[in-house]
This record gives sequence, structure tokens and C-alpha cells, in this order.
Amino acid sequence: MTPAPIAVALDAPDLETAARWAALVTPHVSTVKVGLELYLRYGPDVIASVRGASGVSVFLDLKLHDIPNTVAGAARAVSRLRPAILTVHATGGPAMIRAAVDAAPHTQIAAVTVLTSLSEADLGSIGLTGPADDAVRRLAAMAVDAGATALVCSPNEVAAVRSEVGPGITLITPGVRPAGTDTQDQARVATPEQALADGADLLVIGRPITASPDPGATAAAVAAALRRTATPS
Ligand SMILES: O=C(O)c1cc(=O)[nH]c(=O)n1[C@@H]1O[C@H](COP(=O)(O)O)[C@@H](O)[C@H]1O
Repeated sequence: MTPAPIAVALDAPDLETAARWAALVTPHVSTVKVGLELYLRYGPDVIASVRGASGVSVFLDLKLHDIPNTVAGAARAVSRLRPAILTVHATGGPAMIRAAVDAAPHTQIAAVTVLTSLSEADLGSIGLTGPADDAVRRLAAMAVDAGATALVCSPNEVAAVRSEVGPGITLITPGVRPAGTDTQDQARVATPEQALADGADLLVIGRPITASPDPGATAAAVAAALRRTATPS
């Protein structure tokens, strides 16, 4: 069966746990995501450990955000690990995004628009006035003009972003919570089924899978529910 379009966030405190989660979920999902916690502790070796024998796609979520020359150097440094996806913050601006795209030609650069942990009230406090939709759409259009071929937004904005950027751009949505699960520190959330129906290409799901008693079984259940939504009987 084709793995579901899910990136499991391996936000583990140690490599053994991350590799175990990766092995449990990879039969069911297309992608695993390595973030700052693991990468800052273990460095580049973490990629091979979680990729394992399955060769699952690895999404390297470093959310780079610096001047263009520095981001280019960082993107070049990690591109030899051949991650499928690398994140940068869209608010770094067009020259920074272009620098990452040029420095890592074999990796899809995903621009993170507005973090899914920010509420509308938080947006005001960091100077992004207006609804989240407006800021996300603006950043999405700018990032695509600068060469990004993937965008990260919340499921709440994915339909608006799709209509802004068209069909060719990969839309990635964290802030995904199966019905009835705790939202934790996420503010702008939706269920996996809703995110997919609204146009997401890849759903990032961490703790609802990894903190469950059986991450493999939970990943399989979320994947099966998505398949049912995609092909209603
Ligand atoms: O770039 C990301 O992946 C990301 C962007 C964003 O806006 N919000 C967000 O939660 N993420 C990441 O997605 C994952 C969500 O994990 P859970 O909240 O445990 O499902 C974490 O690894 C976050 O770092």
C-alpha cells in the first residue's frame, strides 16, 4: 500500500527513540521529520539513523533564518545529506529564500509562513496585523516568487494558500490533530482529514503519533482514516 502523505515529527530527546519511532511508522507514512532538538544534539549523523534501511524521505526542519549569505552556507552544508525538504522562515525575505534555493538544488526548500503555534492575538503582538490568512497568503506569494516550491502553513489557511499559489506548489501543514486529541501548544489546528480535503499535500504530525502507546499502530490508523476520506465508498 502507498504510504500516507504524512511526515512524522521525530521530536525525540535521543537518537535511539527517534530511530525506533522512524522504524515503527515508516511502513505507513511517506516521510519522517528531523527537527532542531535531534539535529542540534547529534548533527548530520541523525539523518542516516532515521532514514534506516527503508530509505524513507527525510524532511530536515531547521527553519533557517539569517542573512542570505549565511543561509546559503547552511543550506549548502546540509544539502549533501540529501534531505527531501529543508525549511527556512519566509520572514527572512526573498533574497534569503532565493539563496537557500540556489544553494540546495536537490532539496525542496519549504518556506514557513506563520508558525501554527501563533494565535491571531499573538500575531498582533509581533506586528503582523490582520487575520492570519492575510499574512500567510502574503508570505506564501512572496516565497513562491523567490523560488520556494513548498510552503508550510496551518490547515486553516491551506485552501486560501492553494488559491493564491496554484497547484504546482507543495503545501505542508503542521498543526494537525486527529479528532479528540489535545491541541497542546498548537493554536491553528484541524484534523488530518480536513487538512487533506482543503488541499494539503503533506501533513506534519508529531506527538499525537509519537506520544501514543503504539506509534506504529497510531500511524497506521491515521493513514487508514485518510485513505477512507480520499476514496469514499
Ligand atoms: O516547520 C514545521 O514543521 C512546523 C511549522 C509550524 O508552523 N508549526 C509546527 O508545529 N512545525 C513543526 O511541526 C511539528 C508539530 O508537532 P506536533 O505538534 O507534535 O504534531 C513540530 O516538529 C514543529 O516543529
